[in-house]
Formats: sequence, C-alpha cells, structure tokens
Amino acid sequence: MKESNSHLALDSTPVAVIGAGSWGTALAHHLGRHGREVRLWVYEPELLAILCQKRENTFFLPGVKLSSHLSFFGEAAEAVRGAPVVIMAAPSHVFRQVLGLLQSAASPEVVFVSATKGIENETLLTMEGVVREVLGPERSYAILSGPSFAREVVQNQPTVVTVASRQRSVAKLVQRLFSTPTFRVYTTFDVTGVELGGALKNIMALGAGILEGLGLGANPRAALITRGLAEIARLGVRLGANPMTLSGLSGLGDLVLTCTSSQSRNYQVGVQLGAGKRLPDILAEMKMVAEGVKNAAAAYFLAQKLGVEMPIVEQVYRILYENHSPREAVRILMTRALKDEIDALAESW
Ligand SMILES: NC(=O)c1ccc[n+]([C@@H]2O[C@H](COP(=O)([O-])OP(=O)(O)OC[C@H]3O[C@@H](n4cnc5c(N)ncnc54)[C@H](O)[C@@H]3O)[C@@H](O)[C@H]2O)c1
Ligand SMILES: O=P(O)(O)OC[C@H](O)CO
Repeated sequence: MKESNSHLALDSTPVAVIGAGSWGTALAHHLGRHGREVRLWVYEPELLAILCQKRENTFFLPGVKLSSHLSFFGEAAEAVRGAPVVIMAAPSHVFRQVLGLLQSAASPEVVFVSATKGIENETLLTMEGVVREVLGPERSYAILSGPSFAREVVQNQPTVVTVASRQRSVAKLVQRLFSTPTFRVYTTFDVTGVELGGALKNIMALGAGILEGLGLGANPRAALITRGLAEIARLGVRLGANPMTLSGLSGLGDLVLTCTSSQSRNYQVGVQLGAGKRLPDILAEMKMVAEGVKNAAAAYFLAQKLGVEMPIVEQVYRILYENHSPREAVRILMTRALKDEIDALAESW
C-alpha cells in the first residue's frame, strides 16, 4: 500500500467512535478526557437516550461518568461526517453491516481504525478484509489491539497495546492520537499478525475458562497458553504474519491476559461451559459479546480450508457447536500422537 498520506496530522476536528459497547465507550472516554472531541455512535436508541441524559453507559460500562468531550449520535453517517479518524468498535459479526451505514458519509481521506477483534464467519476475513471489500482497497486502515480490558482503561490502569497499519504514517498518527502516560501504543506494519492474534486469543480464552470450569489446575492452563500460541502462530504464519508479532502484545500479551483473568468475557463463557452449562443458556444471559464463540467456527473452518493443524481450536469448536463433552476434549488433546517439542514448534515458527 502506498504512503499517500505522509502529511497526516491531527487538528482539533472531532473523531468518531462507532459502537458504544464497553470498548468503544472506554476508547471514546480515554480520548475525551485527554481533551479530544469525540462523536460516539450508539446502536441502541434506549442507550442513546440514557447517554444523552446521564452521560453514563448503563448497558455496557456502568458506573463511569463520561467525559464532557463526548457527544452521542444515533445516526452513524452523522457521527462520521467530517471526521478525520473513524474508530470502529462494533463486534465482528455486525462490522460489515455497520460500515455500510456510514460508507457514503465518510470522506475518502478518512483513517479507519478497527478496535474489533474477530474473523467474519461468512467470508473468513479479518476486519481489514471487510473494510477493503466494503470501502475499497485504497482506504487508510489501522488495527488497534493488545491486552486491554475496557474497565481498566477507564480506571487509568497502565495499558500497553499495538497499532498496525500498512502505511507507517497512519500507524504513527493513531499512535499519537491514543498515547498518554497511562496508555502506551507501539506501532508495526504487521496488520495480519495483529488481527489474527487478537481474534484467535479469544478462542484460547474460552479453552482456559473451560479448564477452570472443569476444576483443573494451573498446569493445563499454562500448557494451553503455550500450545495455543503455537497454533495461533501456525495459522498466522500461513497467512503471512510475522511470528514475532504473535509473541508480542497483540498475540502473547492478549492471550495471557484473557486466559488468566475472570474479567475476560470469553474466559467467563468457558468457565460456564466447563461447569456443564449449555451454550444457548449462557448466551441468553449475556448482553455483551464473547467474540470467541463465533470466531471459533471461523477459525476452525479457516484452518480446515488451509490445511493447518489447530487441535485446541478444533476441540473448542466441537464443544461449542457439536455438544462435545469438555472432559472428553481434554482427553483427546492429552492423548494425541507424541511429538518432539522443538520439531512441533518449528512447524509454526
Ligand atoms: N470490552 C473490552 O474490554 C474489549 C477490549 C478490546 C477489544 N474489544 C473488542 O471490541 C469489540 C466490541 O466489543 P465490546 O466489548 O465493546 O462490546 P460489548 O459486548 O461491550 O457490547 C456489545 C456491542 O455490540 C453492539 N451491537 C449489538 N448488536 C448490534 C447490531 N445489530 N448492530 C450494531 N451494533 C450492535 C452493541 O451496540 C454494543 O456496542 C469486540 O471485537 C471486542 O473483542 C473489547
Ligand atoms: O472480555 P474479552 O474476553 O472479550 O477480552 C477483552 C479484550 O479483548 C482484552 O484485551
């Protein structure tokens, strides 16, 4: 992709955040409290009314008085009109549909930043692919990802993430936009690696939760993180990612975060599955998204299509969609053909 916008600079024009879930709200608040005007698009009309009245996202991030620099919009096209940067924070299964709502209003020069971690089920594309299909191949695009729970970001806990763009000037612009003394942003060119690391760790977090729900200990969790990373790298490298990216913040960093913290929604879903609860019952009680649930199917089919071995993803998929027993899944993983560890790792790295 050509460096067409090396002139990129940030003025005081408001930026848009599309999606007022916990992450979109946290990112908007983060920018707002550092003085940037932010237009936040809200999908639910009831939530829009509450935000306008109380400046609190009672649906997805309750208990936070949002920055006075935020304004709230029910029309996505209105929120993005004139904005130099559009931050997409809609879940991956509606990302394409939401892009369609704002397509005609976004200027051709706008920088799209995805804060979404996922793979589209129907096309097996990450969000970069979806943006290019919907808006055209020449759009400036970046992905912001890494270990970052929304709640901790609003609490100003030190958070370190990565922004990837195929255009260095775009990555630098997004780095400048978000960086503060408590929110540190690294840059990279490796969009594929950053997007796959973020999407695939959600499936591993489901797996770690399942182990916890089964009452298994710390040993299997450490094994799952390590072998999970090997699987992520195997698929990532096959799709052109730099393996070093997968051991960075957006890969290993986010994998460790979500496989070891009950703050992770994916981990929480896994715990309930491991404890014997049925997936439809778990999802019926959740307002928030656990991207790994849909992404397990996308990753499983992507791996099948490419002939990449992903045994943990396969077992998580079978538990979610084929009603397999979590305990049996552990048995299958533990009794696979015995291997040399270095040979097995060398396949992926
Ligand atoms: N929450 C976090 O801590 C966090 C951190 C980093 C990245 N992310 C990623 O951010 C993305 C958004 O997740 P979230 O955690 O903000 O969501 P959330 O679970 O907090 O909220 C659900 C979101 O989905 C939206 N939504 C539901 N149905 C919709 C529809 N039909 N059309 C448009 N929007 C619809 C809701 O409006 C809301 O914004 C995900 O890809 C997630 O992996 C989340
Ligand atoms: O709550 P989760 O599992 O969706 O994880 C949220 C973020 O991706 C953590 O970086």
